[in-house]
Amino acid sequence: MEERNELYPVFLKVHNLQTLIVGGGTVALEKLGFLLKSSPNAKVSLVAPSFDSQVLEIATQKNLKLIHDTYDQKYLSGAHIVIATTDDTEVNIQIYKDCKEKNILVNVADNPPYCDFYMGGIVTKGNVKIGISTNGKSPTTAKRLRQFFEEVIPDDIDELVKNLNSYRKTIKGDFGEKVEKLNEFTKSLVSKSEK
Ligand SMILES: C[C@@]1(CC(=O)O)c2cc3[nH]c(cc4nc(cc5[nH]c(cc(n2)[C@H]1CCC(=O)O)[C@@](C)(CC(=O)O)[C@@H]5CCC(=O)O)C(CC(=O)O)=C4CCC(=O)O)c(CCC(=O)O)c3CC(=O)O
Ligand SMILES: NC(=O)C1=CN([C@@H]2O[C@H](COP(=O)(O)OP(=O)(O)OC[C@H]3O[C@@H](n4cnc5c(N)ncnc54)[C@H](O)[C@@H]3O)[C@@H](O)[C@H]2O)C=CC1
Repeated sequence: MEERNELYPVFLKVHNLQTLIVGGGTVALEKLGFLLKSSPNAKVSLVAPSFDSQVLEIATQKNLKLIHDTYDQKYLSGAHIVIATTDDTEVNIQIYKDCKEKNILVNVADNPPYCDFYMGGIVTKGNVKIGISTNGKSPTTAKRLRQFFEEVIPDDIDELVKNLNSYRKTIKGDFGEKVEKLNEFTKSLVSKSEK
């Protein structure tokens, strides 16, 4: 049977959730960078005995909470999402187990079997956001697809979204009629004349 990605994408309001990153090195910097690029108001705290200077810079700029200590289970308190990035495999696995016990969603960076979710490639154009996953099979492909969609999705896509949002408010009739009108109005977006 052909393989198929069965992950379910959700768009988390990370500005309302608490994210904890364990570790403060290169991988922490990368994950923190992608998170804040997509979600500049994400609430993030970090725990590590030492932090990369660029992590410190971002943390200061964004007023993130930094805990200068080695990982301890007590630091999971209040976290909804945890990203483990230490260079100690045993510690990362312990974090995974502790999170499982507490029903906290956990991602051990770059270690697919120890991830409840993957970080994906992300394209943002105004209100439009596209998440990309290769099912953990090829992060490089996710990155290239991200670059591809950044090129091909027009920058003014947000105008369409805003216009349709306004138009949507002016349409009269029941739900079915609204859906029909919105579909009629947007059908030229898809080249083949389906629906
Ligand atoms: C499973 C996953 C788990 C997770 O971390 O969430 C994971 C796993 C691994 N990454 C590895 C390496 C690299 N990761 C990247 C880049 C990205 N990786 C991301 C996500 C994910 N990476 C999740 C799957 C996403 C999916 O489903 O497709 C992106 C999309 C988002 C993000 O990081 O937030 C971000 C691009 C963002 C962008 O640019 O848009 C590059 C490319 C580069 O840097 O140029 C390399 C080096 C090249 C290479 O190795 O491919 C390795 C090997 C480590 C080793 O060698 O030991 C593993 C482990 C393994 O595959 O087993
Ligand atoms: N750097 C890379 O591009 C890649 C790294 N990896 C792997 O990812 C892991 C992390 O890599 P890097 O971020 O580059 O390492 P790093 O050495 O830059 O950072 C490790 C961080 O973990 C912290 N740390 C260590 N023990 C800890 C503990 N008990 N509690 C809390 N924090 C602790 C350190 O203080 C440091 O901030 C390594 O296992 C590495 O092999 C995998 C793929 C690529």
